[in-house]
Amino acid sequence: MFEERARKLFSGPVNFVLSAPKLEFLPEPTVPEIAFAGRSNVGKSSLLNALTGRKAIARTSVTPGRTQELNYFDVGDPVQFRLVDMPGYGFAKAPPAVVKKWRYLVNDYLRGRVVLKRCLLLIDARHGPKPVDSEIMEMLDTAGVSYRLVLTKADKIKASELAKTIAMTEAVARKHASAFPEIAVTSSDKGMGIEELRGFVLQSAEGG
Ligand SMILES: Nc1nc2c(ncn2[C@@H]2O[C@H](COP(=O)(O)OP(=O)(O)OP(=O)(O)O)[C@@H](O)[C@H]2O)c(=O)[nH]1
Ligand SMILES: [Mg+2]
Repeated sequence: MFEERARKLFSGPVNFVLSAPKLEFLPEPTVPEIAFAGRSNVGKSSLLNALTGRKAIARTSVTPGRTQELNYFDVGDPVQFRLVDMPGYGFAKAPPAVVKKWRYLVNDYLRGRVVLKRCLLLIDARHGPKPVDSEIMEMLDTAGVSYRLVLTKADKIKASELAKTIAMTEAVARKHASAFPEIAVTSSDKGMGIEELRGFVLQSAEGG
């Protein structure tokens, strides 16, 4: 039920709203928000593009750490919900000042945003959850924001390796209070898992 409505919504109007480097620039909290978090280069912006069926609504890049703001996208006309592309974390060359800025921005956003319904936490299927992912999982648990782990770039590994990473990632999810036990597996390049995730995003926006 959600998948079909989601497909229609995502293929309709999707508009970039703004880039917020600070919380005071966030749009009025008028509609539900679904945020995309994860390490730099994990494929957040690419997943946003795949979900909306557009090539470049969110800027992607081969350089990790390109997205340093909260980027807002409106879905639907009238707007049904907003997607938020969060700045990535954990890239090797990040200066301490950038890490500090990330922590403040993300922590304040997660704790204070009443319209934030759910977070998708992206994890590279080739690597599985890493220690740097624990910090944000703990931030989400503490903030009481429910989240789902999403494996990305599933096209890049063999099915046998993927099965191992799925099992490992599910084990991590079970240890976290606010994480969904069931994880999602996607490839933005091949369109894998996209349909299902669209439905999940809509369901999350509607409080399900
Ligand atoms: N093969 C493959 N490559 C992907 C996939 N998703 C993303 N990529 C590539 O991974 C790189 C990073 O993708 P982005 O979407 O920019 O990653 P990001 O998480 O938004 O990165 P930051 O904004 O720096 O945090 C790009 O070169 C993408 O083309 C996928 O599903 N399959
Ligand atoms: Mg990005």
